[in-house]
This record gives sequence, structure tokens and C-alpha cells, in this order.
Amino acid sequence: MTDVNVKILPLPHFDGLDLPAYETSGSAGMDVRAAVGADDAVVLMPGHRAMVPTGLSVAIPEGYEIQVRPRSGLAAKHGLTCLNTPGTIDSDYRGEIKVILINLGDAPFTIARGERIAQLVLAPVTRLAWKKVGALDETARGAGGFGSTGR
Ligand SMILES: O=c1ccn([C@H]2C[C@H](O)[C@@H](COP(=O)(O)OP(=O)(O)OP(=O)(O)O)O2)c(=O)[nH]1
Ligand SMILES: [Mg+2]
Repeated sequence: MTDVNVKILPLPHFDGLDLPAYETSGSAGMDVRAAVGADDAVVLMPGHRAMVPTGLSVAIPEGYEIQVRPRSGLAAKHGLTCLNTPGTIDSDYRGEIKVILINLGDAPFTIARGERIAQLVLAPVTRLAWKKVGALDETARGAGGFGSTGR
């Protein structure tokens, strides 16, 4: 498997943090860290959300996206997840990557500087082109959905 090169620009407030990295040889995602101030950790109250800075900007090659996905440990243990999961980082986005975290747990959660808050997954993008028609081919399912096959 050939790695895809992605340019990454650490911003001034990233200073001293580790770049996102695969935690194991088979990891699909690289954990990304909170670039919040060392002295002003974000405290997420139950039911609240926050846009957490990562201190990173990237230039993804055309034909790819980066998905921002939750970490299962934070979700299972603390009810913390990405509100817009999977977040989409477009190949033409040059702003700072931010993680929209929400606390669905029942206790306040403190996000400290350097905490691994989410994971970044590089994925190929297939772009579609619409072909406008007057009717669609028939199928056994037809318009059935939303539980039409049973519970
Ligand atoms: O979790 C996320 C999701 C998005 N973005 C950035 C990168 C992405 O390329 C841009 C736009 O994201 P999206 O298309 O999901 O948001 P939108 O509400 O449609 O905004 P826009 O009108 O700017 O496309 O915001 C993040 O930093 N983190
Ligand atoms: Mg958009």
C-alpha cells in the first residue's frame, strides 16, 4: 500500500504537540489532539458542545477527503462524540481543522491540551455527475424503506 502525501501546516498554537499519528500498524485513523490553551482547558458540561481547535491546517490532494471521526473510548466511557460525525475536511479547505465535540454523558468532561479527541481518516472521494431522467427503473423494494422489511 502506498501512502498518500498530505501537506500539513502546524499553526502557532500547535506548538509542542505531537502530529496526528497512527497508534498501531493497522489503524485506519490518526488520533488528533486538542490544541486548547495549557491553562484554560475546555470543560464540556453534559449536553454542551464545543469547536475544539487542532492547531493544524492541511492541503489534501484532489480526489481525497479527511473524515473526522469520534474515538470509541471517549464515547463508551464518557459519552463524548463528534456532533457532525463523520466530519468532512474538503481537499480545498485551508483553514484550521476543528473538532465539534458534544458531551452526551452525564458528567462534565475536561478536554486538556494534547488530549486525543478524535481520529482523522483519509478516504478517496468519488464525485458523481447527475443524469436527469423522467422515470427510474423498477425494483422489488420500490419506495419501501425506513423499516419496510421489518424490525
Ligand atoms: O468536523 C469538521 C467539519 C468541517 N470542517 C471544516 C473543513 C471543511 O472543508 C469545512 C466545511 O465543512 P462542511 O462542508 O461540513 O460544512 P458546511 O456547513 O457545509 O460549511 P461550508 O459552507 O463552508 O462548506 O469545514 C472542520 O474543520 N471540521
Ligand atoms: Mg459544505
